[in-house]
Amino acid sequence: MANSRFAYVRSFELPDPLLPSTYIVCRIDGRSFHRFTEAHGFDKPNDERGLRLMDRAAEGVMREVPDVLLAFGESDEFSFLLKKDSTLYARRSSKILSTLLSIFTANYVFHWPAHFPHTPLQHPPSFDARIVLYPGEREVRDYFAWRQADTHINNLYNTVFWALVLQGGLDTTHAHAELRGTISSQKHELLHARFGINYNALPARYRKGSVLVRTKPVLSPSNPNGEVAVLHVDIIRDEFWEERPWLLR
Ligand SMILES: Nc1nc2c(ncn2[C@@H]2O[C@H](COP(=O)(O)OP(=O)(O)OP(=O)(O)O)[C@@H](O)[C@H]2O)c(=O)[nH]1
Ligand SMILES: [Mg+2]
Repeated sequence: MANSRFAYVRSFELPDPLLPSTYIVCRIDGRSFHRFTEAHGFDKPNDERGLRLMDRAAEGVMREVPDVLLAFGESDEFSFLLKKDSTLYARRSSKILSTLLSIFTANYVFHWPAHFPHTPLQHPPSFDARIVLYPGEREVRDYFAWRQADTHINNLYNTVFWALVLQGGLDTTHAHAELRGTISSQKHELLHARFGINYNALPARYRKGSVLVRTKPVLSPSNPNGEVAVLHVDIIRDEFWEERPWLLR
């Protein structure tokens, strides 16, 4: 055999299987998106076009990877939940992670012009990813509750912060100082009293992030891609899961 002298190097490629019968969560996060969003003139604190593009990239992942049951996104991140008994790529960790990451990134770039028709890409966006395994339904539900709580905390802070800067004329140091130590109800009050903004009336996409679920599963060759819906709902609440018992079974 021509390659027999060299074939031993194959043995350096170690297997990296994920534990069986565990939920796989892959979280993708924009690399240096502070800089990327600045360079591309994103609206502050939320850019509708940018968030829709993230949703579109995540939809691309769900269309190509049937084992993804659900996705949740906010800001520059998206989490994908794979079914517990998934045998995708024999559960090889690096293969699953790199494939999801690559499909997501490629979709983000591919769909950029449709979302930012007047803003050419200044430099290539990139993302990192990690995989975390969860043993049961409780941990999976708590994982997504944790991410959505993060959405809420960050978005409330950023909404008041940018109102103070953009409408209130404060510099960023003073805006941070003004918010230091304030609790949630004080931020709501400040927004309302000073800027006439009712936080709860802001778009749900900003306040709750995006939840992607399948409305039609991948069933047959005539329906290879299924259909995906983007929802802006309280995934943090038990009702979300109780209304969709098939998600975690
Ligand atoms: N203006 C604007 N900025 C956004 C939006 N979404 C995300 N960002 C930016 O993206 C950042 C995401 O936070 P991080 O992931 O912690 O920061 P990062 O710069 O991406 O850094 P790394 O993830 O560590 O590489 C935010 O701090 C914002 O600066 C948006 O809709 N509008
Ligand atoms: Mg980031």
